[in-house]
This record gives sequence, structure tokens and C-alpha cells, in this order.
Amino acid sequence: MTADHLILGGGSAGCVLAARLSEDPGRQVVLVEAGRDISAGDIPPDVQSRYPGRAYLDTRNIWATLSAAMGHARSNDAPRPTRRYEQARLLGGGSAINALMANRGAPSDYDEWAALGAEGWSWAECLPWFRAIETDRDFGGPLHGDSGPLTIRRIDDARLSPFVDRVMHTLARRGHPIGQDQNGPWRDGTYRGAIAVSDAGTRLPTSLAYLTPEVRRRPNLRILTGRAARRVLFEGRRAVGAEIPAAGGGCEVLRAREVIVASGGIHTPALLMRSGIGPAADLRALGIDMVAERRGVGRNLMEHPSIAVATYLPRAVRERNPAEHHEQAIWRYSSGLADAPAGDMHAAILSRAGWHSVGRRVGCLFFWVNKSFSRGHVTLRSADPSIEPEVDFRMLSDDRDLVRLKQAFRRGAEALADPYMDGYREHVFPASYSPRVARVAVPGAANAIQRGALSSLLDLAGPWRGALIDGVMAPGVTAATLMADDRALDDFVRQHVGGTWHASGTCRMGPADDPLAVTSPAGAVHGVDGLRVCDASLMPSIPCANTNIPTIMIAERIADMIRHEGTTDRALPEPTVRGSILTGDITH
Ligand SMILES: Cc1cc2nc3c(=O)[nH]c(=O)nc-3n(C[C@H](O)[C@H](O)[C@H](O)COP(=O)(O)OP(=O)(O)OC[C@H]3O[C@@H](n4cnc5c(N)ncnc54)[C@H](O)[C@@H]3O)c2cc1C
Repeated sequence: MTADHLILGGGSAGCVLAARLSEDPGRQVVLVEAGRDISAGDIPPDVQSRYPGRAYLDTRNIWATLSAAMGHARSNDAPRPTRRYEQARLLGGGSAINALMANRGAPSDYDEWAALGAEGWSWAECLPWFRAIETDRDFGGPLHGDSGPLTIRRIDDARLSPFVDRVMHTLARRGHPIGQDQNGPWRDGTYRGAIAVSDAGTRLPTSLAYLTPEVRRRPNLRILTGRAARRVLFEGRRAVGAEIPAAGGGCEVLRAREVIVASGGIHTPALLMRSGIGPAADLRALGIDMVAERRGVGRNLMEHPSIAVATYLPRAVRERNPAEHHEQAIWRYSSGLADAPAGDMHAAILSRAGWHSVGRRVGCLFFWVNKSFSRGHVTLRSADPSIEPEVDFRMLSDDRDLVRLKQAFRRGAEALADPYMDGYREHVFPASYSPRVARVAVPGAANAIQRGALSSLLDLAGPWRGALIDGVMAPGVTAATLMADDRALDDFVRQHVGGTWHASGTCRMGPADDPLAVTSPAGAVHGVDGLRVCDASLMPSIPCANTNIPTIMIAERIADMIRHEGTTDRALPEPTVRGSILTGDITH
């Protein structure tokens, strides 16, 4: 059988595409996902929980051997360690293991996409789709939807942690007002975070919200899980299908009129390159037959570089419910850097730093540069699909990102030290999601004993607690030193900069005559026929947002473009948005 659409990757975008394209009974759709199935009747508790801090630690849910270099060393000769970089490997993709945050970014992000050559992706053109994907339970009006597949809400008073609440009020006293709606008019301030959870209070991955039992029963939709596509197959320059592992061993070929690669910001460029689309010299060096040279494949890799400042929490202000969502509020502010847009900085205000006993004793401001300028790359190490690509984010390769993260650390440490926080924080210390922290967080008896011993010691340490934290938990330097010594802060940020799991941009949209653009604004790969990309790789620049909702918006729009290709009957999702709403009301 030749399908109409063969979708490779069933993540945040792939599930949306499969659901939307198969709405038309005349289209045969096949969805292929490397990881396991996640359906309404069969969802692991750690994935379903509104507390998201365990799902991404389970190696069954991620590409377990994927690693990445984060920071950019002072010298090209300096060694650049890599660390595990979690990317989802299960149906629903990132939406099944992420932190549930559901935000869109600034209107100027999408106007920037259009200005960079992604025609049709301005804010005015994207907003109707952001509305269409959501049912916002807290807010209505021109910026919100009330009938989309994703229910969005914010934490209520009863569930808000005392620590998070106090940080918000401390920041308000320091000039950062408390706002109501993170997805409302784009303004600086603190907000209770918008999250995607069902009315029953559980996670809503696209594998559930879009691939409902009814959708799965469609005779024109076939879902294959546990199959990692090896490469896209071509006849001349036309994609005709893909090679995937066969159920009983060996390989099988799935044929399709159109192949849509939706394997995410890291694995989509890798799959394209393995299939002969990418920088010619690199691919030839690996013995890969060229189909089309597109130098931009794997370039423009973007992330939100991050750094954290933490505090030991007095017992009375710790999160009591282990199943509660922890990223309860956010702080958006403008760095004031000349080239940066308003609201270019973000901090997640975390009620706890981990799922375990030590994590429950730590509150945290997790900062990231929301409009980052550094760019990295994904390159193939081998034509063998079982070998992960090399991922180098080169975070801080643009000095403006370093400057803003240092400023963030200072602001965070000062806010936590504010006397208004007395009774809500104790010792303040630098924190990082280092390989050591990641290792200790892994469930298991040996780690549990270590964590339990440390937690008891911390509680009993009294006047020595600060020294114990600095000696055992902080990454070799104190907050006081970093605040007093700019060079030390510089070194700390360079060494400990991390990501936020927002890898994107590696097959960016743009015009065909832009040598680094990979696809058209409809996701069609330049230089070949029958091949599209649809996921976070398409983003021309990184939005000031966690990337899940923007990716789902992209998938809804691309599905709509596909369905209406060759027709003139395209309509915006209802209700139609009027011009006045799109301008004055929602900018600064
Ligand atoms: C730990 C974590 C926390 C995050 N927190 C948030 C958050 O709170 N809010 C937010 O907005 N964003 C968050 N993100 C980011 C967000 O989830 C992603 O940007 C989004 O999921 C990207 O969607 P995608 O469709 O591009 O890729 P993915 O959702 O990653 O989907 C790609 C899918 O393709 C599959 N695949 C890859 N290669 C192949 C192949 N060869 N054959 C078949 N299948 C393949 C993968 O297994 C995966 O399921 C987080 C991400 C992670 C990992």
C-alpha cells in the first residue's frame, strides 16, 4: 500500500499531524514512532502525573545515549565536556515527559519569524492557531480559545506553595508586578505559570489530547510504535517512503506520496542527513549518497541557556504534596540589553528542585535567556542510525547570552536574600543540573540511601547547614563569592550553563534562495519533492517561550496547509481575529 502521508516521529508535532490529516477519510496516514505507545488506557503513572520531575529520568522514555555539549569555552582548545541531553522517545514525544508549561512567547517572536523569511508566520497569522489549540479554563477574550484539545490552567491558591507565593510578593516589592495571565498581553512581571493538564489534573500529551480513542479507531490511520525510521527513501529527487525496522527483524519499506519528518529538533536533521540531505562535504565524508545539498540542515541549533540559584527551605514552606506540579510561577523581565526585546529573560520559580527528599528541601529560581542569540549545530558522526549525532549548543558563544545569565544570577541571589524572604528561605547557593545531580536523582536503592542520609544531615545541621550545603551540594563555589567576584561568576556560568530542553531551529523555514533555509514556510524541504519537516526544527528563531505550545501550533498550521494545498478555501479557525486586537492590546 502507498500511504498519502508517512509521518516519521510521533511527538508533540507528529501526533497532531496524524490526528488532523486523518480527519479526512480520503487520506491514508501512517505514523511511525521510535518509542513505546502511550494511550489513555495505558499510561505510566510518572508520565501521567502533574508532577513532571520523574518522567524524563526514566531511560525508557528518552534517547538514553544522546549527549550534548552545552557551554562555549573561553578557548577553542579547551575541552568541552558533554552531558546527557534528554529528548523524548515515546508516543507524545516531549509533551509526554516535559514540565507541562504551556506558553506562547512574545508577539515579536513571530513577527521576527516572518521577517526572517518565514512568510505567513507573523503573530497576527499565528494567534488564531494558538487560540484554536487551547481551552483556557481561567481566561477568555480575544487572546484565548475555549474549545481546543489542550486544557490550560494555572495553579490555584490552595495548591500554591508558600515559598513560590513569597517569592512573587518579594519580587513585587522589588518592582516586578504580579500579573494574572502569562499568555495575556506581553508584559514583564511574575505570573502563575500556564500549564496543560486535564480537568482531572493529569498530564495532557498530544498522544492523548489528539490521538483520542476515537481518532485511533479511524480505519485510515495506522500507528506503528517501537520503530525508529532508518532513512527516507528517494527515487531521484522525490521522497517515496522510508526504511523502518520490521516487526520480526530486518527492515521494511513503507511507501508514501509524502513523507513528513517530525522527529524533533535533534533527530529530524540527523534523519535528513542520513537520507542524503545536508551539507555535501560532511555527508560524503561519511559515505552517504547525496540527494540534495542543503547546508542549513543541523545548523541554527537553538536553546534557552540556563543557570540557577537555590535556597534551603524551612520545613514550614516545603511543598507537602509530592504529586503537585513544581514550576508554579514564572518571572519575566527585560534585561535592558540594547539588542534584546522586552521580556527577554525568564525564571521558573520552583517549589522544589527534584522529586526526592533532597529536592523537596530546596526552592529554586531557574533562569534562562528567553531570547538567546547563541547558535550551535547537530552533525552526524556516522551513517549508522543507531549512533547518535554530535550535538553542540555552543551556548554563550554569543557574549550577550553570558552577560544576561550573569545578571540573572545576581538578580536571583539578591531577591532570595531580600529580608522580606526571612522565614521562607535559609542558605542561598548556586545550583546546576550537573551530571552529578542528574545521577543522584536516578531512582534506586543506593541513591535513596545517599539522599536520605543527606536530607537528615541537612535538617539536623543547624548552624552548620550553610557550610554543609556549600561543601556538599553547591558546585564548588558559594553565592557570596560569585556576588563579590565577577570573574568567578563568569567562570561559574560558563562551566555550569545548561539547557531547558528547547532544542529547535535545525531545519529552519525560509525562502529557497536562502542557502541556509531548509524548508519553505509550509515545511516542504527545498530541492526535493514529497518531503516535509514539521516540528520544532522549523523555527527560524527561538521564541520567548517553552517550545511545546509553539510546536503544536506549527503542527496544526502545517496540517491545515497540507489539507488545503491546491485549494482556495482556506479559512482561519473561528472565531476570526480582528486587526485591532492583534496590535495595540497585546504589545507593550
Ligand atoms: C525534559 C523536557 C522538559 C520540557 N519542558 C517543557 C515545558 O515545560 N514546556 C514546553 O513548552 N516545552 C518543554 N519542553 C520542550 C518541548 O516538549 C519540545 O519542544 C517539544 O516536545 C518538541 O516537539 P517535537 O514534535 O519537535 O519533538 P518531540 O516531541 O521530541 O518528538 C519527536 C518524536 O520523534 C521520535 N523520533 C525521533 N527519531 C525518530 C525516528 N528515526 N523514527 C521514528 N521516530 C523518531 C521521538 O522518539 C519523539 O517521540 C521540554 C522538553 C523536555 C525533553
